Amino acid sequence: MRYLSPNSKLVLASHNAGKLREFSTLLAESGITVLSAGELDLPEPEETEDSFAGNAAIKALAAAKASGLPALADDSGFCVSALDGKPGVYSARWGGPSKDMTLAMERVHREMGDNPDHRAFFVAALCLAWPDGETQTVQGECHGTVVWPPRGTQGHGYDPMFVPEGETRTFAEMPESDKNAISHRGRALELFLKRFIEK
Ligand SMILES: O=c1nc[nH]c2c1ncn2[C@H]1C[C@H](O)[C@@H](COP(=O)(O)OP(=O)(O)OP(=O)(O)O)O1
Ligand SMILES: [Mg+2]
Repeated sequence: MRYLSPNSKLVLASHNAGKLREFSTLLAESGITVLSAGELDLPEPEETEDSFAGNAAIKALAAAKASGLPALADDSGFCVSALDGKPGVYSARWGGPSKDMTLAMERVHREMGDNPDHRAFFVAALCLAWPDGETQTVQGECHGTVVWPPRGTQGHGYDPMFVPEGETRTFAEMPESDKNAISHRGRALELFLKRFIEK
């Protein structure tokens, strides 16, 4: 286990604007200087693994090796019980080549049909990779239910069709701070800060 110093630079190996927004809020108080893969012009590697942790490692390692800095990647997805966990690691790909999330949500809705099981959860695997190839991973989940039609304009991805447990609002109807307090990404990042940052 290697620790990240709180005054070090960290590359966020993601090209997803919604994720990057949430990370910058969640890391704001840590003292860590965050650079994004986009601003460093890092390429987007192909996500060829069949697990969230595997794909997070591909993205984090590619960014760490290309930049010479520690890199943090997030591989996440939406797992619907009635669809045996799909779209899962294919969540982004269900939006087609243009990552159209309206299309992706419609496909989830269509494939669920009239199945009365509306349970679903989000998963985020966060991998911290070092330029020498070492990796360490944490994972967070957030469970809840699928709703249709989609509601709300905040957030990103599948947020408008997901109500977390104990809530009546979808993720897209909440201010970002409320989502971050209970989300898969918020939970994973809490573990990340607790376990991987030098005290
Ligand atoms: O909090 C979330 N709220 C709603 N939807 C979410 C969330 N978190 C992940 N998701 C969805 C978006 C995307 O369709 C897929 C992640 O795919 P994933 O490959 O990890 O990310 P991505 O391709 O959008 O960006 P990148 O790989 O550059 O980080 O799951
Ligand atoms: Mg991706």
